[in-house]
Amino acid sequence: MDLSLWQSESQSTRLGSGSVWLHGNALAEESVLLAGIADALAHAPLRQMVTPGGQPMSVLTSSCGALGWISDRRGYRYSERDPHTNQPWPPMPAVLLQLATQAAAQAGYADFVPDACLINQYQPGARMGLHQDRDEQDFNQPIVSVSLGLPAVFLWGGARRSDKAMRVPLQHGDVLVWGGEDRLRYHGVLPVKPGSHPLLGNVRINLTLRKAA
Ligand SMILES: O=C(O)CCC(=O)C(=O)O
Ligand SMILES: [Fe+2]
Repeated sequence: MDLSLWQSESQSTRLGSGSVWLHGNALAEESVLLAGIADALAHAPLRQMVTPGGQPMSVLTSSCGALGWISDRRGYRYSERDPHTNQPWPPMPAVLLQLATQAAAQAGYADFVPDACLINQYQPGARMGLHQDRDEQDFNQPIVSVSLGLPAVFLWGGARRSDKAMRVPLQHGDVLVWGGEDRLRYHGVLPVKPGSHPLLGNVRINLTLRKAA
């Protein structure tokens, strides 16, 4: 049986004991979602952050919600304010909060209430190296990740950076949820290929929802 066909016809694919790939989960709300994100970005514009080592990240980044993830020479952390505007981050769009809590519940995490949404924008060529998400206080809380726009290959690794990574071809509207035993698995994104998406043009946007505090 053709695996890609099977994947697109099924509604979800289990990636690990605590992780699920929900196919097209964000499609039903795509226009409200994109409008909400555009509104957030109008208040907290995308910017290029640098790693603590001083390397510019290839993605452009912003946040919405009570806490925003930031990176600079001082390190990675969450902040109540956007360092560019010194204002609180814009609120998380209601539709996004609802999508994330429903996706988490579908994956078996019934009580997930995110307080942070990282917005990453990938131009063609932008990528994200293998890393763990470990700036949050409670690793019992899962992560919900929404993919929009251009497709991308998500690398789903293991507990060690050197573990072989599975390649997950994420499409517009797909949602990944990972938690439990999979919460600290290494993951990343291969360089995004050039293309044109009917709603977003030549970019991929990823929304990563977390309970940071
Ligand atoms: O863009 C993605 O799919 C993953 C983003 C990510 O892992 C992160 O921002 O920590
Ligand atoms: Fe991550």
